[in-house]
Amino acid sequence: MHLCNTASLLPQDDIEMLIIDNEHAHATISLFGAHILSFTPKHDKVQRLWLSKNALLDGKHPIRGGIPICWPWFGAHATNAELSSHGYVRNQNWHIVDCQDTEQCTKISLRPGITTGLGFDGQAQLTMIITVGAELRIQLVTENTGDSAFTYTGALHTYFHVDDINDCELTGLTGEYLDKLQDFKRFDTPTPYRFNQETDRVHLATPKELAITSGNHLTHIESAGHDSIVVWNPWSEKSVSMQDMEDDGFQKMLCVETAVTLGQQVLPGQSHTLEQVIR
Ligand SMILES: O=P(O)(O)OC[C@H]1O[C@@H](O)[C@H](O)[C@@H](O)[C@@H]1O
Repeated sequence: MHLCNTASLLPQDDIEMLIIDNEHAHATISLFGAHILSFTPKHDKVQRLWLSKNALLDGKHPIRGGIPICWPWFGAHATNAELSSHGYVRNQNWHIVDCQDTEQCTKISLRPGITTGLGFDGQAQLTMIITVGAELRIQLVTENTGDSAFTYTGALHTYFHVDDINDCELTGLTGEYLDKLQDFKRFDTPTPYRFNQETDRVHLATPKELAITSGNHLTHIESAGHDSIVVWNPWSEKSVSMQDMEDDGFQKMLCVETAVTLGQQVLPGQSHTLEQVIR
């Protein structure tokens, strides 16, 4: 695969890292999981993503932070509790199928080796298209290459960097959410939406635009193709219990996930795109 001028491959620990450095931004993408680890636009030099200092970069375990891809299921598998959380593409190697650069951006397409596995028997081709420019565009395209329809769930499970979780606000969400910490009971979205405890919520509203205010920074998030927005912060006790998260890591991150939690059917010959844009 010939890489374009603004992309280079660099081994780090046990993973091949794709470094994108163009006129507009710097980004790092792990080929293990097609997992974006960092994105810094050059116009303000503010890192938009959070990556755990204790993230395991061993090419075996999912990476804590950045943008994990959850597919072909989100969270626990619907019928088999033994299967790994969030599916099986975040812990396999992906390969680059295309790399192009223009004056505005660098565009990379990646595919995983395996798309059919225990827990999902759909015949699918999965392509992650990452466009790095003044904004970061992530498109996860699920194509049905078989003869029968399948349904998948998934998410672009983005860990956003915040200066201080106690002093940040999420705007753009309204309506009810299902609280995963309280047996999926329904509650109204708080206004203002701020954080002072463990949070694990599935919002069934599908606003196109959200924003995180943190210190003097505003991060814009655009979503498409989703049926939910998931908001997650493990807070202190859970952070301490997680091997790949530093004890106070929760203070610097907020997951706002563009997700399909109800299920998206894809008919033979058709495709579905889950998209998130960050700026
Ligand atoms: O530890 P994992 O598998 O990466 O998942 C992290 C979190 O991901 C969120 O999307 C889920 O709603 C949480 O329930 C989960 O704890």
